[in-house]
Amino acid sequence: MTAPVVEGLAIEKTLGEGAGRVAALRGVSLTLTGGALTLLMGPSGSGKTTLLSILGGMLTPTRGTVRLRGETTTGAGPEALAALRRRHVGFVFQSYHLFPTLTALENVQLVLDVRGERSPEVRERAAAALATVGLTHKRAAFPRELSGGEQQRVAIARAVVGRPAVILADEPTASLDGDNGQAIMTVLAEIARDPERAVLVVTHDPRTLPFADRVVRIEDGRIVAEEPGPRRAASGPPTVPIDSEVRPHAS
Ligand SMILES: Nc1ncnc2c1ncn2[C@@H]1O[C@H](COP(=O)(O)OP(=O)(O)OP(=O)(O)O)[C@@H](O)[C@H]1O
Repeated sequence: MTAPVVEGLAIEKTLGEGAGRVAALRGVSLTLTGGALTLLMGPSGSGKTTLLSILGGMLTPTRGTVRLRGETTTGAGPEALAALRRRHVGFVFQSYHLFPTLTALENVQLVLDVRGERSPEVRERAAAALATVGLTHKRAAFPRELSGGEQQRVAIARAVVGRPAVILADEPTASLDGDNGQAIMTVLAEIARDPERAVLVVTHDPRTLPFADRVVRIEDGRIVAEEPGPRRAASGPPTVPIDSEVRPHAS
């Protein structure tokens, strides 16, 4: 069995103040192991983005524990949390978040620059990450010269270049047409073949289902079901949906 990459244990999160207080997560446990692409699906407002943010150390839980590569985030201050994120997590967002004045290569390389990596190989590593998403020929292009799908591939290259243990993608195909969405999911599924790396994709998009090793469904701040995705189901028996807690997937 692959070691857990990210563990969220009994996570609760309350957001907002006064009459606007919302119990966004009500006791969620989710473990991501390397070598698997997990889809997190659920209705609008069910807590998907909140859970992704907590697992990635962008938001702290009201109760519960998060462990990134075995290191607990409980009690970590903002700087320690940022350091954990930089070391272990790559984020991909619906709206790419590229720097408009930097080329594709510079956008990717920036991650390593920010981490203080100064070796001569930094540029080569950025170029290699761009190559894995099929964009070597666009390395000198600025974001405005790239299609939406190409911009999202740069964002994925940027997410993987630091060799994080987990890639967290929030609606990565939502701004893309079918073909570009498929291309993005193909890249993410390929990344998830690495047994050292977990990929979590928050999505509404049913076209992402064929790429899943595992599908987790969340409703009203609780996980209500887990099932193997088509990729994993093709090579193993189905499991029965469970009530409230998601156990690590045996692999
Ligand atoms: N800053 C906030 N203050 C108060 N409530 C919030 C805040 N952010 C989110 N919420 C609420 O928390 C709940 C979960 O929100 P979240 O964004 O995690 O849902 P989601 O499943 O990602 O939704 P969507 O699919 O629409 O993006 C919702 O009821 C939302 O209105």
